[in-house]
Amino acid sequence: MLIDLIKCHGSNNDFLLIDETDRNYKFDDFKRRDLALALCDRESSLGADGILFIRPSRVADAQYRIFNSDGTEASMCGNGLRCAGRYVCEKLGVDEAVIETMKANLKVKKHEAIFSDIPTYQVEISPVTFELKDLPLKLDQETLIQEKIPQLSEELTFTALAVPNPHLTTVVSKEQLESDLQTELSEKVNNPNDLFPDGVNVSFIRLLEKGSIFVKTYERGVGYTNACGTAMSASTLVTCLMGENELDQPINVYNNGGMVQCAVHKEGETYTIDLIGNATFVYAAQIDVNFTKEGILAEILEQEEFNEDTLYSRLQEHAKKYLSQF
Ligand SMILES: N[C@H](CCC[C@H](N)C(=O)O)C(=O)O
Repeated sequence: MLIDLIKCHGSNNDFLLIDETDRNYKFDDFKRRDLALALCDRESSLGADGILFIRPSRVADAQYRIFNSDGTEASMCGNGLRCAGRYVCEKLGVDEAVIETMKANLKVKKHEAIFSDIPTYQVEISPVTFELKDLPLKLDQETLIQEKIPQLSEELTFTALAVPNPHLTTVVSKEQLESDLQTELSEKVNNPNDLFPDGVNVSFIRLLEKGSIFVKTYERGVGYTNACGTAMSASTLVTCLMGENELDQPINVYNNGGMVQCAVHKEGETYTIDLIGNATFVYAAQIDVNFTKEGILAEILEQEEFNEDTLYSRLQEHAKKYLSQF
């Protein structure tokens, strides 16, 4: 089967984007899962943190589904939505669109470059909730905001929220960030456990200076990634709740893949978060995929480089230089 795809990334959180519209790929969710497992494997195939499937929508300009590299589907992916948003806007010849996601129809729009002339998009991260049942996190309480979870750690305090995928965040010191704490904790809650039956994205946050934070995330269904858009959005909201950052201000969120901006808005009791950052297209390819009993074999038939990564690497250099002072 011939499949056309685009390799893309948001803050070097990389994806394969496959547009199913006007194609008779006839994927079902088993095939989408198997494609993610096979094509995301960096040892044996193209390699990526996940696959973004673009599909027709009756309620928006397009539908977008995200499958992690372990084959599980997530309700939301912020870095991926910027890439999907750019793809749909450019396909429709518009600067803004609405994308149907699992839990909400979200606005995406072209944004002025976040750094030099890097293609930049702004996406809406929503719905946001602190109800533990929405992660789920099995504790005998409604919410967990700046509290300990003794079963996980005696030293860290956590905030749990869903945006709408599940996030467990904690503000840490440089030493704690550089220790094994995050790996031990993340592996515990992303293997069979009594707290997070569906797993959870685990983020360690460092406060840098007013208006700037650093976030490192161990992603459910992937492991460590260079950046996690929903985690950076959730982490920014947590630092606003702590009074460390202001609402309605674009906060610089640094990560191992570069930098994005997040602005938290509150209307009544409802939070939404704007996530602004690169939507970089690396290459377009046509692959020949064979679904065999032994698994999926994929061969790249054609590949066209977009040469946008050289542009993006300037932002990554800037971010590394900025972070070296902390
Ligand atoms: N691993 C996440 C989905 C991808 C989120 C991340 N890549 C982002 O940019 O938000 C989950 O299972 O909830």
